[in-house]
Amino acid sequence: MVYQPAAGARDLLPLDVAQKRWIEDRLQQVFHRWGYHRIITSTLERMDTLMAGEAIQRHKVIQLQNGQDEELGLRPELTASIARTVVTRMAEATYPQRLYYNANVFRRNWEKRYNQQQEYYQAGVELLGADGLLANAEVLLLVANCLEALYLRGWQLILGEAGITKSLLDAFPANIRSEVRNAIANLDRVTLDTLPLSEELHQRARIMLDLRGKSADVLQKVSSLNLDADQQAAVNNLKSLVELLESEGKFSLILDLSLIQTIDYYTGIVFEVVSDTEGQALVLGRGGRYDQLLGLYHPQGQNIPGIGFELSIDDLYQVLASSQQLPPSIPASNWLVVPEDQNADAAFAYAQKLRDSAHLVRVEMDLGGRDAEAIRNYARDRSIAQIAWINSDGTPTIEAVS
Ligand SMILES: N[C@@H](Cc1c[nH]c[nH+]1)C(=O)O
Repeated sequence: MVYQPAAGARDLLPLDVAQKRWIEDRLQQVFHRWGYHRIITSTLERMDTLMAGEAIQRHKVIQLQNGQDEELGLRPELTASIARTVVTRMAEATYPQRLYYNANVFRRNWEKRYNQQQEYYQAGVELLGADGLLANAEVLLLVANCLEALYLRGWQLILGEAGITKSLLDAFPANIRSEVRNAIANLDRVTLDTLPLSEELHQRARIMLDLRGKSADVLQKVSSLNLDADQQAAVNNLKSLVELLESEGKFSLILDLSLIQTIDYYTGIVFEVVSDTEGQALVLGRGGRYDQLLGLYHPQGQNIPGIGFELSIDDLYQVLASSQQLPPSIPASNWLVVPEDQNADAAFAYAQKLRDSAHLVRVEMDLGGRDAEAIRNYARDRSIAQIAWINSDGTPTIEAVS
């Protein structure tokens, strides 16, 4: 019998882990420099937590049978779990809270292959208890800093506003709104043209489809849609954010008011980081503002604003793998300690002395059963720089491996 991993599950071997760690360490350093603290939530959650009201569809979640009346699932993302934790377990917390995570998530993937389960890795942040221009700008500048720390070039930020998009959709009759929404989300002009809408609404739908491109053009087009006061205020906020970001000069920015995320808890800006290397667009991360999510979990229903993003470690890996930034091999040991004449205790003691002598030193023991030539070959093979032969009197003879 051959044991296989479950469909869609992957094993990461030491080199995969070293490369993944390289990405994660760099991201973590950036999160720390911006004052974010790590949070670890449970991989398992109750289904009602995971679904965040109706924001995440049940069929996307891998559910578990636990035989009791609690319905459990594997987290498909972390924002809902963090929202639950903060309002229930950190009731005394003061705001803003700056939290980050680095974790695996599980999604049932219906698109690629029928009912295939998948495990992914995400790193991300949530900035809680702050709304307004500066909080939005912080999170987007943090995204840019993360990508900079990974030496990633050729990416674009697609920026939308869920609140504006939603209120523009409100003009469509309720029975057909979700079809309009889907057609716009998928840039599907053909379907849009066949929907039973008045000429005026057809016109509106077409304009909505075109609300994507250079920020100045999009902001001008959206203003032609007869906005009410709230919509106009949201557009003005978006304009201030775009101006601030563009003055920082870190962004290739595309404004897209037809951007609709599959997760439906967003209430304000939404965004995607897209890499356009080799003509293939890959979404490396996504996020947005959710000002009504924490209220779902809060014991008194109090709303606390939030904004965050996730970066997909798997997709970053895919883009970085071709750019020679990732470590090409697992780190070699610095020392091989060889006990001569069965002098194991002196050898273990010497090896420990070496380990304690420097911060990042790797020391391995030779476990016996091969002659000096085989030991040297092994060291060469594994790129180990030095061998310490421990003599019978406990003294070492150091040999540089050539
Ligand atoms: N949790 C979202 C990303 C996000 C973080 N914060 C806000 N949005 C996702 O996995 O798509």
